[in-house]
Amino acid sequence: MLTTLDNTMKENIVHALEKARQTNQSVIVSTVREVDAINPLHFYATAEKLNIGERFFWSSPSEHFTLVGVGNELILENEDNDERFQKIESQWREYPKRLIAAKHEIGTGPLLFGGFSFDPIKEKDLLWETFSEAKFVLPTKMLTVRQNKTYLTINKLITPFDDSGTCLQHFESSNENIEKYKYNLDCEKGNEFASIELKTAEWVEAVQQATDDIKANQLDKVVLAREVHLEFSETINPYHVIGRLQTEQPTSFIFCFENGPKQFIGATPERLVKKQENQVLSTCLAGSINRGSNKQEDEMLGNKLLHDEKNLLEHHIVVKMIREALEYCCNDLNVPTNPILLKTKNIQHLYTPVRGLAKDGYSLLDMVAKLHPTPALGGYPKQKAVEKIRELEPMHRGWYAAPIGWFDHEDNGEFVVAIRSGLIEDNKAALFAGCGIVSESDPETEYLETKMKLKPMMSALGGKEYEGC
Ligand SMILES: C=C(O[C@H]1C=CC=C(C(=O)O)[C@@H]1O)C(=O)O
Ligand SMILES: [Mg+2]
Repeated sequence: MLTTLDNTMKENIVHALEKARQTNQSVIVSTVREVDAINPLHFYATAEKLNIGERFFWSSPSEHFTLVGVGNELILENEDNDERFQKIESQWREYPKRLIAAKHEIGTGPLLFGGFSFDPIKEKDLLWETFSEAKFVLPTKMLTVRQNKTYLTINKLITPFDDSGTCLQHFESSNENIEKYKYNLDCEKGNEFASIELKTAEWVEAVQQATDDIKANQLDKVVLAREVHLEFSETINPYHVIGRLQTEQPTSFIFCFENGPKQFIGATPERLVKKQENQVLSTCLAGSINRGSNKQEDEMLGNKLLHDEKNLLEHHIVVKMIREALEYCCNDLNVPTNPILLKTKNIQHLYTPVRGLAKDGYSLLDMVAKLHPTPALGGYPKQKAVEKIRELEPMHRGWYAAPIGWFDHEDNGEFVVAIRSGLIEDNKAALFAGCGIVSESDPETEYLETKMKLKPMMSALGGKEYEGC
């Protein structure tokens, strides 16, 4: 039975077990192998049948990087208000880690994937009841596609009480034939939705109130979101949703986090912060306009956005805050003076990339804690804006607009903000979209902006674009 693991691997695993026993401390062991190419979504879909636990999906647009995790080898979670970021990190650091691989490719080996809620103070509602304020998982199996190479990581938390036979057996599957994960994925068929629930009037009123409060100098900016509840005639297939997002939103980060029977799915264009060794990249994304129906109209709209005072204000508030937050943890900060355009299928945004070098002692999660929520999701000043959202918003955000992403044992990783997203269960979906409100905001225009922001998920759910939401 235990013949396919090579000797070095076996020795390493047995060694880790001895160490766990000697120190009375569990050790995380990861084996990584390059495997034949496979569509990561096939791996995600087929893994459901393995019955080894929940899954996650992540793909980032810039470097053709995809992660698919299956099973919860370790779950780190907490319900803390102030220390939730630091607690996840310190718990992760407690575990000694042993990587068994020819070479460490970033995005392989021991890493955590997960996310945070937007506002841990706001009492949970029914929809988000099962989502912790912070939850991260070390997957049992993980597929990584990076620069056209495919890797399979197998993780195990080896405790002092494990026996070597079981441990070795666990890693046997690293030799499995990846072909078995092929899946018949037909993303063409769309779902028809049967009913829809909106709280439009309440939201428009909240926007009006917010602009009045901003004019009265209570704060500079606040982001207000609304939710749309959809009920479909059939169970929603999350693989189809992810598949369509991949096709339709190639410039966005696609994520899916499975939590019991619910899947939190989205295609966000907004990176919060990425760290690779000491290089840090954050992006300011705020200010929006629709796409044109032809190239000429599209360029005209893009130009309009680049010169629109209200949108530039929305954007500059974000740049200012991100600069302040990162100055604290980075050296050599580079912040371009003017934004450029970032275009997704349905929207054009103002975009400013911010680069820097992490100061010693500052981790990726320190930066996430410092940045969240940026004024693209919260407002300015931060604390005042979060309180205003609590007071005015007719919904509970849960994990919407909050950081979601991954980080590894060497503090490389990336977090995005979970916008253009929805929570799916059986035949139901709750979708979320928000807008940056400043003194010049007009409630009706902001409402139309949320409609535009709902389109990517609407289209991925239905296979076609819907009006009316
Ligand atoms: C809060 C959302 O978008 C933010 C990100 C980009 C542009 C935004 C805006 O122009 O209002 C929002 O700040 C959302 O999509 O739900
Ligand atoms: Mg806006």
